[in-house]
Amino acid sequence: MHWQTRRFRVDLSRPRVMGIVNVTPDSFSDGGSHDDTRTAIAHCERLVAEGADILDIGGESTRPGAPRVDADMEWERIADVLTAALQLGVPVSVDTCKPEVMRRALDAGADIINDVQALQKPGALAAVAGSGAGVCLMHMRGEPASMMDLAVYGDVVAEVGAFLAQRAQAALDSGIPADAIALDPGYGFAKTAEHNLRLFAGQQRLADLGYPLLVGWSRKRTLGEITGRPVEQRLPASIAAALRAVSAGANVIRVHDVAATVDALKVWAAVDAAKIGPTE
Ligand SMILES: Nc1nc2ncc(COP(=O)(O)OP(=O)(O)O)nc2c(=O)[nH]1
Repeated sequence: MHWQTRRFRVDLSRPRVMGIVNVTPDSFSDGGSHDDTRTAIAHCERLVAEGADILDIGGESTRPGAPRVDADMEWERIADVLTAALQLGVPVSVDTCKPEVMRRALDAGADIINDVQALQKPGALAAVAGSGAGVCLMHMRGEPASMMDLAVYGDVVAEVGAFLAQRAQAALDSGIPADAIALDPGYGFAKTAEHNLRLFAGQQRLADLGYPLLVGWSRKRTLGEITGRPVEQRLPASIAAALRAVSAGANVIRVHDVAATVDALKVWAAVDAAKIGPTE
């Protein structure tokens, strides 16, 4: 399996690590850590040096209750960071749900559009179609400010799966090639901890839809509810979730802590490589 992005065909025969670069003052776990251009570019360089296969640059927090940021402000935050990141030799994704930011990012050369709203906004599909970019279509409901009010499901795995299948079809219908599409369950978006864990338990059914699966558990609230740890102490839980996600069909793991995740996946891969036959 592979993920076709604008400049790179990402080989998914092994799990890939997507490093998060939040150029925001208010992201739930690293807001303000690198929210000016210079420190954000340095963060991109550090994540690539740590082994990130992909960078994901975002200019607007999507945490529950996050205030909206207008397109000009969002673009102003990430524009120069994107330009610099595109020189680092890895695919660069822009995390946005606004078509006008998508268009600017694609004009600037972005390899991937990562849309937590799965290209639902008017003009989003048209902005990406024909660009040659990869897309990540994630499940959520409503807007970050309201999404937790919409966390009501009869069968969360079936409902998320049906949504993702429908959004993939909409992307195909707009001319986006099948191998450019990745899907994402959207852990932590319009879902309670119980929904997140039930969805995680059924994640393989989402992988069985036949598209690359991108997963983001890194430092998220449900991990804190399970462990009792504050956001700055959730690395062990994030690593555990990353490995469990890989065991349930995830192809790309979206993380803040790249070096630690790369090491964990190296151990995972070493055991896989040691398999010399079905009976061993
Ligand atoms: N595809 C995808 N994109 C995402 N973007 C943001 C966040 C939230 O994490 P973070 O970017 O660290 O926080 P914030 O949205 O507050 O900047 N999670 C996902 C995710 O799980 N999947």
